[in-house]
Amino acid sequence: MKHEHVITTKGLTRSYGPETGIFDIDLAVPRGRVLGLVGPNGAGKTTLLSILAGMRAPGEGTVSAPEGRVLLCPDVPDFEPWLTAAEVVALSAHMVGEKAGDAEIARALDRVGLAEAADRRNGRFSRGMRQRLGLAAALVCRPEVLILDEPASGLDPQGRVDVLDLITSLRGECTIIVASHLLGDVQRICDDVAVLVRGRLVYQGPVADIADRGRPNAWYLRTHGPVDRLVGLLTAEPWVTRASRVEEDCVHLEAVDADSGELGIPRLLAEHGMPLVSMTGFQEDLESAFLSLTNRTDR
Ligand SMILES: Nc1ncnc2c1ncn2[C@@H]1O[C@H](COP(=O)(O)OP(=O)(O)OP(=O)(O)O)[C@@H](O)[C@H]1O
Repeated sequence: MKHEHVITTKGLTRSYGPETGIFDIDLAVPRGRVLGLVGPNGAGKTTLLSILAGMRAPGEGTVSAPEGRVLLCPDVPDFEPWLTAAEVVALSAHMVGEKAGDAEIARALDRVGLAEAADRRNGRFSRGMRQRLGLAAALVCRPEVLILDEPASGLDPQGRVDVLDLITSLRGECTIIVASHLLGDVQRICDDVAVLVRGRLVYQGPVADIADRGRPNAWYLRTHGPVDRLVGLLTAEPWVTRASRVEEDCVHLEAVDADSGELGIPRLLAEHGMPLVSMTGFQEDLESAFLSLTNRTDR
């Protein structure tokens, strides 16, 4: 499916040293979707995001982004401690020239679950509350693109789930870019993913596609049937590259690709009346796909 792009960069480079910074980034951010930006520490995520938000100047290359409509929310926003939650949100709207009355402010705080804390000073808020207050302060500005840098960092599991659910609820309202090194989170809430490794963009596309690259083409099969016979049958198949018995009731098998194995294994077993007890593959998640991309670049 073709998407309209709200932000594009061409040859974007900001170098702090020979291998430090970001280099030759051609990024296209689809409008109205949630893009995850992932990469190891020091990969250049913050550098890239702050350039997209207009907070840091690009070195070389071009950035096309809606002027004044891209907002960056840091991982733990820092507000003057004596301001109440409602005052933080009002000030935020004021700073970008948005008119926000009491009703808008209350709505923004309600969205992030802070309605009850509207009149409390934020200095005593927990980390999770401050992160949610940062989101309310961003939402009231009605950004076209909302950039969240590690929005769930340092939160306990329930806090993380709450923030991720909140981000999911914003889908369709604005375009969202989420920087994270927690791939499970990205897999859960993002439509697309961009992977940065040592300042270079090594992948961008739908999350489903990157996970697909990590689909296994090797499995452990467990069956109730005679294992040696199964190894013989598998070895005779043109799509099987290797099959061997590894335990009493277990076969290790490699196929030319994921599809061949996923379709071929159940079919072969069914043809020969052998029950399939389990089929466990490798590389079943985004983490594995990401690691394989990272390793490929290292090589
Ligand atoms: N102003 C600067 N001057 C010099 N080097 C910098 C500057 N800003 C960032 N760097 C370096 O550029 C590289 C990329 O940093 P950046 O903070 O963008 O990475 P990151 O992917 O956000 O990392 P992390 O996940 O650890 O936050 C790092 O090696 C960092 O030390």
